[in-house]
Amino acid sequence: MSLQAREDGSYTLRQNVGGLATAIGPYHRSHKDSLWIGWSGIDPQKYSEKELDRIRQAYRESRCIPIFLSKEELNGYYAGFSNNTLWPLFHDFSHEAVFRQEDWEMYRKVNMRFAQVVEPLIRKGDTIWIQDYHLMLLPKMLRERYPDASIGWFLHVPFPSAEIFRSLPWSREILEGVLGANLIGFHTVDFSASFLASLHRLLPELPVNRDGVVEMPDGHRAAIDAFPIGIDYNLYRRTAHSSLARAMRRGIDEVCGKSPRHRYRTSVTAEGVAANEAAASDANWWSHYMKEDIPESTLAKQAASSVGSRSNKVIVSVDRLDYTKGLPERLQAFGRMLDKYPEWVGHVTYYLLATPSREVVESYQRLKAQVDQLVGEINGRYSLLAWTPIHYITRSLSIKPVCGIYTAGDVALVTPLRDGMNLVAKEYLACHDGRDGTLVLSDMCGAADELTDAFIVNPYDIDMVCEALHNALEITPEESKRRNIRMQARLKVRTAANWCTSFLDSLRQVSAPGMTDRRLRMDHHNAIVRQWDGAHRRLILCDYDGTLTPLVRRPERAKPTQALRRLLTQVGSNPDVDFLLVSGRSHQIMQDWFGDLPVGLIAEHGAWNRNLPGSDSDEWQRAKGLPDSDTWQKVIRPIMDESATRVPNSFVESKSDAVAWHYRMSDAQVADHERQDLLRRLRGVVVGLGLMIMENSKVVEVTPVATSKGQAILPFVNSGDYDFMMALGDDDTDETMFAVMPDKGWTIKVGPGQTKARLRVNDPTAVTLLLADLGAGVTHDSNEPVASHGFRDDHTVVDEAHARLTDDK
Ligand SMILES: O=P(O)(O)OC[C@H]1O[C@H](O[C@H]2O[C@H](CO)[C@@H](O)[C@H](O)[C@H]2O)[C@H](O)[C@@H](O)[C@@H]1O
Repeated sequence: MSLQAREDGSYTLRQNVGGLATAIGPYHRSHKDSLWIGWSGIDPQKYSEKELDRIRQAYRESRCIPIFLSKEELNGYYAGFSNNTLWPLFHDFSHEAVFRQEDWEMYRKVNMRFAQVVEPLIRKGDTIWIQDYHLMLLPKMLRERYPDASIGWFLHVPFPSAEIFRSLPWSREILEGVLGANLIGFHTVDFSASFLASLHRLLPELPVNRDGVVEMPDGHRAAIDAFPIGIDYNLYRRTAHSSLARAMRRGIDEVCGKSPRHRYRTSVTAEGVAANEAAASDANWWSHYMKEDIPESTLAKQAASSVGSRSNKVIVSVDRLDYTKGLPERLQAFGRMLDKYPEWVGHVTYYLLATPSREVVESYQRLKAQVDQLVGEINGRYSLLAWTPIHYITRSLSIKPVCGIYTAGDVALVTPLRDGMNLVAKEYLACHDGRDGTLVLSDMCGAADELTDAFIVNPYDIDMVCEALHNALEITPEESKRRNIRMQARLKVRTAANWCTSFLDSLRQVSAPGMTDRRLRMDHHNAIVRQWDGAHRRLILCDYDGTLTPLVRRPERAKPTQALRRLLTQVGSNPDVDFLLVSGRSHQIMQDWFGDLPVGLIAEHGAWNRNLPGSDSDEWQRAKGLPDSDTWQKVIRPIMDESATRVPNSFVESKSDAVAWHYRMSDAQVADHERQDLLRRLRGVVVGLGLMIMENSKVVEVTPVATSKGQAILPFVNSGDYDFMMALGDDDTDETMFAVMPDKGWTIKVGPGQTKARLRVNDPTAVTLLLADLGAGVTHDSNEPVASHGFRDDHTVVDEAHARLTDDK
């Protein structure tokens, strides 16, 4: 928000267009119970008390609470610790980082000030979302005041490697500060991993489970996850069509000799140069474009006088003048391209918008001087009389002219040396919706994880950037459009508003009371062990992925560990135990991973089995009456392949009697969009082929009708042979097992979600602990915690479970 004085002495607020403001602003406006607390952006010493009251009032009208900071506080907290210590360190510029005790103290003091302002405003059940590296101590400060609060914290910049982070003298305090939150968010999984690595290194005493959830000594849990921020796609797409942006584009086309009328301007011949000079005089309106007060209609009229046509090329970039943005390296790459490919001299113009920032900081002054010098050198070296290679703009422009520059760019050169996300890359693509326009993008920013169809470069590699730039300029419009469509599809779904709601939804989920209560109900555990000990014949029906082993990104990486194989061998070798592994996995994989263990195997959701109780054959058996797999896979596989082509990082897995489309590694929203479409396409064909669709953990699978784990275990469950039965599973396919289990059997759901199971545990570790105890006959004192991942009551089953325990005693 920025403050504007009205003529009557009152103040009004204007919504900023920055990434965070556009992401959170709409949510704030549409939720009347939301409060936005932040630095006011003004020096209170310059205002009288009366004026400050009016300013507070203006903020209050927008449900904002301003915090006023003195010059001294701002110097130590903002310019000092935030921007001179954390900023360079987090962007891998540790040589620029300044470690000053007095800045740290001011940082702590200002974080405390935020806590004091927030404190009286908090009501029970409120959600508090803290933004960025300026407030890393605040989560803990608020947690101490409100142990049950739901607190989220999001980092908008990168999180550095543990090696860099630990050089910060106050690194432990910072980590502890952040860990006051229930949900800690980053732009990418790499940044989350770096944060976890720092935790392991600096706070090794804290237990972190495999899902990245930290168990804090005060009893709350801190989950760590990635939430890549998006843009307001429609805002940029719309603004690109505004009359000012269109005029800007035409103006730039004209100045760069892209319109036929002035194409001769860029000729490198002597005649061309003379003509250029003549033509330049009638284009002096251009010098006005920076003046945003010129009516749009005037600009549009002037621009409309030239006829658009494309011949020469324009490169654009839009940045804050910051050392993390890689401007000198980028300029060197541009200069090298003109050197190496002289055919571009006179034919490519670079619009470099670099808005000065943090001008009081010495490193920023040095950078400005360096960029000025490089621009001067390149322009001096290559300029023709009426062609200047670089148009260097060091003013701050509002969204319309910026979109004008984006739309004019045949190529956007976005090469930060380090960046949390980089929204410029996304904004550029939104402005090129339905058009060509090529992105050269640094692999050192979060956006590179998503915009995989860009020309991805190492921004430090000047030759690589030079080549990519040349190739991007040469690309055909068709190829450029083809790449853009894929990236734009993703950006349209993963918007700023979506980022906001998905973070808040996750925060709600992880801080729900059930999550913090998930500790250790050893009475359930002991009841199971006691019944096991008293039984004569026991049946265990156990799912594999997500139940015995955590879900991982690639299915082939879920191979059992030696420890798990030993455990299964131990339990399965007991002659009074029938241990059946009941999985959706292909029978070939089941054979490879478990074929040599003393356990029965049910594979492909029941289509295949081997070594089941009562069977006298050691061979794999295929269920009877299944349709011919080769025939139906010819129809289903291409349909699924289509989805795999459309969604990056998704793939199709073929089994003997099933085909599955996996999307765990893909962008969640893009995949979900495609998932719905795939389901629609499949629904049209499966019935006629005797097939059905199963939805599982990040997978859509097609299998023969009536194949289910429940169906497969039914003969054993109904045999009357067992006086102890237990089924364990984590997903919907396992619900079919729970559904056929008798009342006296134990059913255990692993992880969250709706279930028919009577008990629930948090994760596979709890399952392996239980199996180990069953093997060894171990019980525990009722209230003694055995591990951080024990049983917990599910709200829906708790009473039932208690009744059950009483019966057992
Ligand atoms: O019945 P299950 O033993 O739970 O097997 C179900 C599916 O497991 C595999 O996929 C799942 O686990 C993968 C590894 O953790 C994970 O990457 C994937 O997202 C999950 O869906 C297997 O690939 C499928 O064939 C099984 O149907």
